[in-house]
Amino acid sequence: MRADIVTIFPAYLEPLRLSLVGRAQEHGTLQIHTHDLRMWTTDVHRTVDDAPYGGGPGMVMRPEPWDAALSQITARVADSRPRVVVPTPAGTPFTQRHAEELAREPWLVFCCGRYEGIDARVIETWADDEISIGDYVLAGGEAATLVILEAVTRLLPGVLGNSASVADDSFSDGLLEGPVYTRPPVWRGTEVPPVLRSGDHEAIARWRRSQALRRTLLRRPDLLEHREFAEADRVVLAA
Ligand SMILES: COc1cccc(COC(=O)c2cn[nH]c2)c1
Repeated sequence: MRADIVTIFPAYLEPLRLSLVGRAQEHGTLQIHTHDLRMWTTDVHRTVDDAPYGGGPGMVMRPEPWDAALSQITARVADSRPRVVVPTPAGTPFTQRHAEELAREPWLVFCCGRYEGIDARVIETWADDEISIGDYVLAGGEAATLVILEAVTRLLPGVLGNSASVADDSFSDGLLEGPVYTRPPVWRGTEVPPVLRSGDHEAIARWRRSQALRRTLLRRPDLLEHREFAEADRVVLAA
């Protein structure tokens, strides 16, 4: 996968050189190219923003630098066009399904907006996905791009050591992850649930499913709506 990121703060994306995403780059699974939007400005002050039509607070990112940047970046390869992603509070809520979909794309381009946003005509012309990572406003799309890219990268083949951990992900079955434990068996007087040390793998799977269902019912009942559950699950949910 190739990911191009357009931003006025390229340094903000340095963390992508670390850890999981950094390793994926070393293995050639992922190539990340960061671009400074100001490279496509033409004035001496390298202006990327201007006052909003209609008035109101803050500034809006001008269309010309974005159009020049995206035209050049996407012209890289003749017959293929990247999927252009714009992180924004006004976007579609980002979910694991969305991460799985993006992980199948060969080429992503992230547009990091700042100020009050990017001129709508750029979004109209270029954006394939407007994605929200949550109902809050950040100062720019860089942090959201780090979040989206991390969720996507960990799904790429060979990136996570134990590929099984992707299959067991939270949300992979649409439920929240239940509690996890490791040594010591007793810590501060609290014992690890004995079933987990029983070696009875069927009982362990049942216990984990029950914990995930109960936690989901408590914290995220919305994830349980419009879903059919087997009798065994219904018993847990009714408890
Ligand atoms: C493109 O226009 C804008 C405008 C304002 C802020 C941003 C950055 O994204 C977020 O704030 C965000 C993304 N998901 N949840 C919050 C982009």
